Amino acid sequence: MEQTNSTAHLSAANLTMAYGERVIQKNLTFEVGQGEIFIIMGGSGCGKSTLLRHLVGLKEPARGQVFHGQASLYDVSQKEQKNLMQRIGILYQSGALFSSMTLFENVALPLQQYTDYSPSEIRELVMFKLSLVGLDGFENHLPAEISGGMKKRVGLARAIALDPEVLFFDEPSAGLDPISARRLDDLILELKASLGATIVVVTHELASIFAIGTDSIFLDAETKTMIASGNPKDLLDHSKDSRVIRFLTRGQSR
Ligand SMILES: Nc1ncnc2c1ncn2[C@@H]1O[C@H](COP(=O)(O)OP(=O)(O)OP(=O)(O)O)[C@@H](O)[C@H]1O
Repeated sequence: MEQTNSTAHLSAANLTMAYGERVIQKNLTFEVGQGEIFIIMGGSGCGKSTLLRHLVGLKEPARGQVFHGQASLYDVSQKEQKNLMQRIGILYQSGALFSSMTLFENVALPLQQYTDYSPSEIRELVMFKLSLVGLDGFENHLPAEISGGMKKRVGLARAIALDPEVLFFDEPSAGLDPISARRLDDLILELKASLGATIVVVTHELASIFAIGTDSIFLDAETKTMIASGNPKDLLDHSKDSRVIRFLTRGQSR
């Protein structure tokens, strides 16, 4: 098995992603360092969500490898892969809540599925996670009874239920008004500070990219590979690539 940098929480080595014969991105090599907020950015359709699916064990690479720590995610046994999956949390675009279950039940689900905690231990943990995302007192509500921003926060409480080492967000601010999006960014920063988790975010929201990103890769749809990486603010200040600058300045030239 190939070895990779031991301080990287997550990495990709010569990753090529395809649907059937259609290559979406090729030769992606990058590392996500511990404690980073790592942004996967690029224009519509370049393959950001597809990359996320590869990183979380949902889609096997056409070529190359994904590492969680030292383990090559698609080469280890199914049992080992399941163990690795329990160390990550995912927040999907819509929050992906079960509509017939209360917020409490939604957050309790991974704890019931993956741990042997007693009902009272689970109750204590769920109430704690709901309070971390500012939803104390809403545990008996159904998803239909709360706003879009609150749904995302419940999704977040569920994603952190098992105290993940790495948290993945797919377009977290999609569908939120600018103020709710800003609040979600603040919450992501707070959670990073309190959980010490590494965070990977797919987004093309510039405000979020600059507010929370500490590292990034930029995927280009035309060349089908990554054309830049680094702290987004540094890329804005120093990148010589007009495609990257156009994206980071919303089409304005410098
Ligand atoms: N399940 C699938 N089967 C076949 N092609 C797919 C599938 N999912 C995505 N694609 C194609 O792969 C390409 C990349 O899609 P993806 O959703 O990863 O891009 P994205 O950068 O996340 O886009 P957006 O910013 O618009 O959400 C697109 O051309 C899309 O049509």
